[in-house]
Formats: sequence, structure tokens, C-alpha cells
Amino acid sequence: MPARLIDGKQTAAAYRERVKADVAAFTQKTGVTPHLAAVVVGENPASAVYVRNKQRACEQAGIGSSLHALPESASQADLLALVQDLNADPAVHGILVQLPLPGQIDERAVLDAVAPLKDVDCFHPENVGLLSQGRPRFAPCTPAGVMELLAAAEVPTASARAVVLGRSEIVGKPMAMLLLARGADATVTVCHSRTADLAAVCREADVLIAAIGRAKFLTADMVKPGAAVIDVGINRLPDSEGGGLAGDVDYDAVNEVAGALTPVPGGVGPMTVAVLLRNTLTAAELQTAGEPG
Ligand SMILES: Nc1nc(=O)c2c([nH]1)NC[C@@H]1CN(c3ccc(C(=O)N[C@@H](CCC(=O)O)C(=O)O)cc3)C=[N+]21
Ligand SMILES: [Mg+2]
Repeated sequence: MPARLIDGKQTAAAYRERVKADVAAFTQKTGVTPHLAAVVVGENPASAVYVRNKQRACEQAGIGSSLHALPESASQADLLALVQDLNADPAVHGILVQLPLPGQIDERAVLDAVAPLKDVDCFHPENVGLLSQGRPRFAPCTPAGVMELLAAAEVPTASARAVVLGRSEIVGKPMAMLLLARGADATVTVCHSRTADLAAVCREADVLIAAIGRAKFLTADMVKPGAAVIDVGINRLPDSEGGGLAGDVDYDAVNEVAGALTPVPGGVGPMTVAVLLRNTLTAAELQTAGEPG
């Protein structure tokens, strides 16, 4: 019995329509157009695709965007100077420094330099702190996108055992925070590549979030029959395996065991972009006098 498809494209489209209406109302009231500055360093082809998707989504939502590209050889000082300029520019509300960065640059130092009120990724320690205290300024894009998908698919979290597979700063850890938050009330286990009996731990999950960055890693024997499985993976397969995009989930096999399942592409990815739009409006509201903080 195949799993129920959780359609990220459809959920993201409805979410983006709501953001578009809120942006229009904000701009109408304040005369301010929210603006996202995207910073890209080097020639990473995946980054170029994602940043282009984000800019297109901005335009469709009435949000301005600009692309700030530095060469692969850029120094950390060059990048920090650019971030400082964007921090100081009142016309820029959101700043997104597309990861990964080239090896000569310390990602943590750069992400720490983004003004907390413009940190639409929710990567800055201040914003991660607010998130962990249950009073988030911004929703971490991918984890909040996952929560929207669970809600849209009417997957209950309050009574659920949730297992997060992966402990990254971008997904795993903030994902656990959102599932634990009052209102979501899940009972959360975070596991990772060093977890013993990983398959047994994953099989305990009613809600299983795969975010480890390894193509088709989550196999059917790791899924409790009927569980909801959310695939955060965005792995580019080598041409020898047919190329294209694969998730962290072995989709065809898990599809026969799970109760609900997100596809890759068409699942979490579009939601990540949609939440980024919401965060950019939030940033504009926070930085526009007279708007509720
Ligand atoms: N500062 C920063 N913030 C990020 O949020 C961030 C980042 N760096 N670096 C890379 C990852 C990856 N990421 C994706 C966003 C959208 C799709 C997306 O739209 N995916 C489409 C398919 C797109 C395609 O065709 O490749 C889908 O899954 O349906 C994927 C991946 C955000 N990231
Ligand atoms: Mg690096």
C-alpha cells in the first residue's frame, strides 16, 4: 500500500500566496518593498540554481532581491566587508549568505557577522538562542518548512515519537527545537551517523525526518509501518547513477512502508524557499519604524 504523498509544491504555493498578500499589505501601508540580498561566493552550480529559485520566488511575492557574487578566490575579509555593507544598507532587509563557502573562508565567522535583524536563515547565535528559548524572531527555513508540511498533511506531532536523523546546525538541531516547542509537543530523539542501532531507533518514529545528506540512506527496514517520513535530502546523483536529485530516503522501497512521504524534488525544497520569503517580510517589518517588532 503506497504512502500518502505529501505535496511540497502545492503546500509551498499556498504558503507563498499568503506571503504575497501580506507583502502587498505591508508595502501599501509603509511604502517599503521588502528586499533580500543574496550573497554567493564562487561557482557552485547547485548554489546558482537555489539562489535563482529564491530570487524568482521573491519577485513573484513582491519582494525585491539582489545578487552579490564574489569569486571563488575571495578572501574572508572581502566577504565580511560585503556583509557589513549590506548590514548598513537600510534598503536591504534580509541577508542570505549561500552555503557552502570556499575552504579559505570560515563560515561561522561570516554567519556571525550578519546583522541579527537581517538574518533570514536564522543561523546567527542570537536567533538560534531565541529559537531554543521558544521565542523565535525568525523560523529556520527548512525546519519550519517541514512543520508546515506536517500540518498540511495533518500528521499529528503532540502524541508522536519524532526521530530526527541528522544533527546539523542548518536542519537537524533547529528541527528538533521546533518539534519540541510548545504547541508541537513531540517527543524527540535526535540521531546521527554515530548512533548505535540506528535502524532500531528510526523504527521507533511515528514522524521520521531524514536530514543527513546521504542519498537513499534511509531504507525500508528503518521505517515503522505507517510512519510519516519527511525527506530533507538534496543529493545530486552522479551521472553514473542517472544524475538528477535524490533525497536521503530510498523512496520506492520506503513508499511501500510509510504512511505518508515527501518526494524529492517537490517536497521540502519548495517549502524552504517559501519560509525564506516569510522571513524576509518579517525582517522588513522589524526594520520599518512603526511596525510591530
Ligand atoms: N544560507 C543558506 N541557506 C539555505 O537555506 C541554503 C543554503 N545556504 N545552502 C544550500 C541549502 C539548500 N537549499 C535548498 C533550497 C531550495 C531547494 C529547492 O527548491 N529544491 C527543489 C528542486 C530544485 C532543483 O531542481 O534542484 C525541490 O526540492 O523541489 C533545494 C535546496 C537551501 N539551502
Ligand atoms: Mg567551507
